Amino acid sequence: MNLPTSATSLAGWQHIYSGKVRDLFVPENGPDNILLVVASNRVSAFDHVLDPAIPGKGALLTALSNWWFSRIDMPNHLADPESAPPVPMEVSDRAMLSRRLEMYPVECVVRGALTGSGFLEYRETGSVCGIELPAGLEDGDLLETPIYTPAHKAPLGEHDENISYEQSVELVGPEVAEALREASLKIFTAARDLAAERGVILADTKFEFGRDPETGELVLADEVLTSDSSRYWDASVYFDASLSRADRLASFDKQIVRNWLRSNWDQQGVPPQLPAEIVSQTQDRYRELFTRLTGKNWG
Ligand SMILES: CCOC(=O)Cn1cc(-c2ncnc(N)c2C#N)cn1
Repeated sequence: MNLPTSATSLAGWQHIYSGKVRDLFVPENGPDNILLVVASNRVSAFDHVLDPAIPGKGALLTALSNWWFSRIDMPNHLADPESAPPVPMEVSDRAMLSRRLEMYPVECVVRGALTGSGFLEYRETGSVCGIELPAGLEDGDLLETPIYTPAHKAPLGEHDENISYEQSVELVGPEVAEALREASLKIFTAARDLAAERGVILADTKFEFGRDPETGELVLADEVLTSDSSRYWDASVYFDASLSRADRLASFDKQIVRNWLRSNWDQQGVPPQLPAEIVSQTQDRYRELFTRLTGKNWG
């Protein structure tokens, strides 16, 4: 996977970490309980960061995260702007000013449908993360009830490792493990129902939580319910029996890119540049997802 080579330098902030599509910064001169999460416009597919970036993607997904944070009834990591140095103008629309937490090393994945790594594990074992599922399920099938399928965060560029609930207990202890599972299932179920009212299927998502060192409380962190941390499907497409399974399970935002790559790249080496038309269509899909979920026009 080709990693981003140039981390953004921001006046007054020190870059400390680059993910595939986001970068972390801390204030150069304190306070040390603040973290700036900056979403880039980079898009990744097939484990590659693609070129060019999608203009506006970072801002749109940051706005979507903030919209969900405002609807989720639990403490979150968003910080009061008064408590931190100013956020540089060049990233302000795609930056999330956060309280620095002691992050739990558990990727809290909830699945309302069986696909991706969950389906692969099910096909091998009949279960996911130790949760037995009915026989005969196909890729993309909706599950009777959502399942909590935690993962252990892998180093950048590698896939996270699905673990059992009991393994999550070993990582964080019984009380926190139960609190993570309960919070994840509760938030997912409410978000899935809200999305369904808008004709969008929330197939699965990944939450990250931390402990606030000042209050000890459990805090929802990272990005929430964006199309980078979740699979969203268009319900009208998903239930269209005339379509192939692959088309029915098309991700709301990245399917145009994935389809183009499938037709224009042998998945060897570095992917080709995306044509301007594919970039433009992808921008439209991000805007459509934002509008479908929030009821607001983007921009
Ligand atoms: C590159 C984007 O970040 C991640 O991949 C996940 N991550 C989150 C943290 C974090 N650490 C302390 N406090 C926080 N509020 C957060 C948050 N969010 C570290 N990595």
